[in-house]
Amino acid sequence: GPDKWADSFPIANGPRQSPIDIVPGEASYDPALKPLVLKYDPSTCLEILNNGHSFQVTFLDDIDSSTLQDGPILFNHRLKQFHFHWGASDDHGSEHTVARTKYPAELHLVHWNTKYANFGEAASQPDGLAVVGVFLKIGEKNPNLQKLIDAFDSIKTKGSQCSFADFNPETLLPGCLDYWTYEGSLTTPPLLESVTWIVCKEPISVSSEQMAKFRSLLFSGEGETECCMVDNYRPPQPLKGRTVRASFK
Ligand SMILES: NS(=O)(=O)c1ccc(C(=O)NCc2ccccc2F)cc1
Ligand SMILES: [Zn+2]
Repeated sequence: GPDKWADSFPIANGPRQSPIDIVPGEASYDPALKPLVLKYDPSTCLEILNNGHSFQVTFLDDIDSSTLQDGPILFNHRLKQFHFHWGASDDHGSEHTVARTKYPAELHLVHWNTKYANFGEAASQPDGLAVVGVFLKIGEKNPNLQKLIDAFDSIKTKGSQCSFADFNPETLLPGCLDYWTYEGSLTTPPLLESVTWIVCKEPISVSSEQMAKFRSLLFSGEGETECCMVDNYRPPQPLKGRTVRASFK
């Protein structure tokens, strides 16, 4: 787990690790920050898979069809995949926290800077990646999340995947795209310090029953002792003097 990662990945104790606790009162409003421009093409959605850490929806990223621009970033970024982190119960599960408040889950939309050749190259550069984080809050059943949940029977075990077409990740974004932004890292090994984090202030809804379905996925592979996929989040890391900027007053 996270407490052991520094043994193999010393960067785990680096200067720009993620996630962090976002303290709204200490974030500085930056009027120069632009609105996020997200343009996603549902036809570039390829598959949904259980990678043993989370479930992930992967996109075709060989052309500029699903992109993130503006916001705090200077270059065009392409969507590679999105995935989630969640807890064993509704009172925890997010990676970022807001004034120490934990949400039951957090969505990550992972994009790479097209000034680099591909995701792998970009992941090793300080300005290589941009991840949009969206909190999930218990409330109304979310019909857009339900489309993902309906595929879970096909991806129950580690390493399973199935084709998944015509899903528009835009349907998972909150109505208001106000955000906090800071320089950070991947939250799982190799913990590379290459991520511009863009965390939306407004959560999207998920029902408690839907969260229970997330917890029916397995960390374990087919034929292995069943191990429920829960608590796949890294706790907040030291800020180490970083500034968190807000796109809103
Ligand atoms: N939770 S998150 O911060 O959004 C996050 C996003 C992507 C990855 C990833 O792609 N790992 C594999 C990987 C890393 C580096 C190079 C190639 C890779 F496939 C890990 C964590
Ligand atoms: Zn993530």
